[in-house]
Amino acid sequence: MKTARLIYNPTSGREEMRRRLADILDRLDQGGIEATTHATTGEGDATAAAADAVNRGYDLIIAAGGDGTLNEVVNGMAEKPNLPPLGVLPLGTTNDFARAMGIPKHWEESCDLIIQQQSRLIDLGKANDRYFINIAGGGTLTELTYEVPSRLKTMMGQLAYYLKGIEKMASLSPTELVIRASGQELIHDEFMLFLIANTNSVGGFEKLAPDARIDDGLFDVIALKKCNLAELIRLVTLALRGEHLQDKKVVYFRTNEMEVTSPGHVQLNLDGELGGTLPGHFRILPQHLRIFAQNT
Ligand SMILES: Nc1ncnc2c1ncn2[C@@H]1O[C@H](COP(=O)(O)OP(=O)(O)OP(=O)(O)O)[C@@H](O)[C@H]1O
Repeated sequence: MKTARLIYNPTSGREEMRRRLADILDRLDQGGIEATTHATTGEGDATAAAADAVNRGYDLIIAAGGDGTLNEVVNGMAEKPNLPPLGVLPLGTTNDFARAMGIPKHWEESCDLIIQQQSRLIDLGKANDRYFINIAGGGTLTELTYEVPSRLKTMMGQLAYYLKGIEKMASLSPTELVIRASGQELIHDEFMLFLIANTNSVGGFEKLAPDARIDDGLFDVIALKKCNLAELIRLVTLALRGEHLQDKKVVYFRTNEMEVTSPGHVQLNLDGELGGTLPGHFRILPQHLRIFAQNT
């Protein structure tokens, strides 16, 4: 029998975990994994629980919830030596990371992926002193992800984000940014947002960073220059098709390290949660964490 620590957010998504917990433990048990559980109680708790689980020497850790819970678990693990592999049960409202990794949303299938023990090493991103697994970003457009209250997400799912997005469009304003990579000033301009992607699935858009690879040691950086509402709608339409990278309003490059500064106050978004403010130093940790997922 292998031992696992299952860290889950009881409020994630539509609270599926509350209903499924016994079935999940049973299925893992039948697959040779004896799991003890930790239900998170609020912000930061999953980070502490994950750090504790590594210290206690579990064979594997399982994060069940949305991208926020996964981000917290990764933050608890990242700096430890001898990391156990991480399984993901994507039970949140948005599960961008799971989608990018081909981890099924259905709990039985995602449990089976962990039971099968097929895993791959993935890059992690570091933003100042915090880690991200999927995406870092900033600018007014990215702010809607953490303005959606948890209860609204539980009730309405993904629709809550779209409603907030529409409300937000009216008040979009650009942000002055200086972006440096490899010590050189790359660009100084006004931007609607910047995204530093580790995977190709961001904010529900599956083609936002179409060429991003989770294990190539590189970020795919996408920044959208100042534009009006009509241009924004045109770009969103292009982004849905994955045809936005060549547009003159879009800056796109790859790097393993970069710095973003601004004369203004700019909040950072890490995997959809608040992650401090600019200035930001971003660095990739190549193939740092082993995840249960099929090799693609
Ligand atoms: N018991 C709890 N009550 C309220 N909030 C919690 C609790 N446990 C954890 N949280 C917080 O909920 C945040 C969001 O959770 P999570 O990402 O798992 O799912 P979600 O709300 O469905 O949304 P999303 O998948 O869009 O991020 C976490 O970052 C965490 O800080």
